[in-house]
Amino acid sequence: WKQSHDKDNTNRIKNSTENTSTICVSVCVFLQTILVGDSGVGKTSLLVQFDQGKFIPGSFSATVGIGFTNKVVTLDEVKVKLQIWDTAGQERFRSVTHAYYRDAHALLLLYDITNKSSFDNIRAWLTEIHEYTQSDVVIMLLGNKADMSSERAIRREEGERLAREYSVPFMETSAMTGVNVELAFTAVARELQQRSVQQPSEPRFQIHEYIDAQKEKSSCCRVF
Ligand SMILES: Nc1nc2c(ncn2[C@@H]2O[C@H](COP(=O)(O)OP(=O)(O)OP(=O)(O)O)[C@@H](O)[C@H]2O)c(=O)[nH]1
Repeated sequence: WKQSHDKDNTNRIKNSTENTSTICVSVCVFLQTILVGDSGVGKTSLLVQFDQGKFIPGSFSATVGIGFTNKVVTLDEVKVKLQIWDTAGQERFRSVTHAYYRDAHALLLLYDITNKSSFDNIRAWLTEIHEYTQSDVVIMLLGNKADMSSERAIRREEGERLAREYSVPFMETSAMTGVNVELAFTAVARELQQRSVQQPSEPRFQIHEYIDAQKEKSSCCRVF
């Protein structure tokens, strides 16, 4: 959907996903996740890293409209099918992407740690998200391009503070090195999967604690 997508394509994709959502059989949870944030923050790269485990360096070509990737993850022997929508960050596609917010179960909101304006725009993104999504949508804030520490414009503490203010989980990721990419997706998948099976009497899944525990587990090998 980079460059070659147009509005008709978007509609075709939307129709085809209505079919794919029925493919999930046996033990399976179907979740829709959307990637949003300014153009160039790394949404497509993050998705490619999660889906294919690779980073394609080179010139930047902006997403046109919207596209999706399906990925099945297994959490505690439960198959969770994630349908991940990659949206265009450019303003001119906003009305197309808004149409997809309503059906989203989770939303990953990205900024680029080397780009201050992408961070400054997060508040506006959150206002928009709250306007168009369902009230129980899971939101996670991601500071991407964490590998580019020499060009860092936003300290990690600033990202953490903003996330606390909006009560959303936060982590820094790198679509280039892959750090925290899988964790970001699996944490939201786990939160949603737990919600779907949890009895009201059971304690709620704590996504912040889950993320901290996972980071702790791998702290021996990670830089951030
Ligand atoms: N060093 C580094 N570069 C990255 C990272 N993520 C993305 N990039 C680069 O940043 C540029 C933009 O990445 P994209 O993934 O296309 O950004 P996008 O958010 O999908 O942009 P739009 O499609 O316009 O919304 C590309 O040149 C990527 O190679 C990262 O984690 N580290």
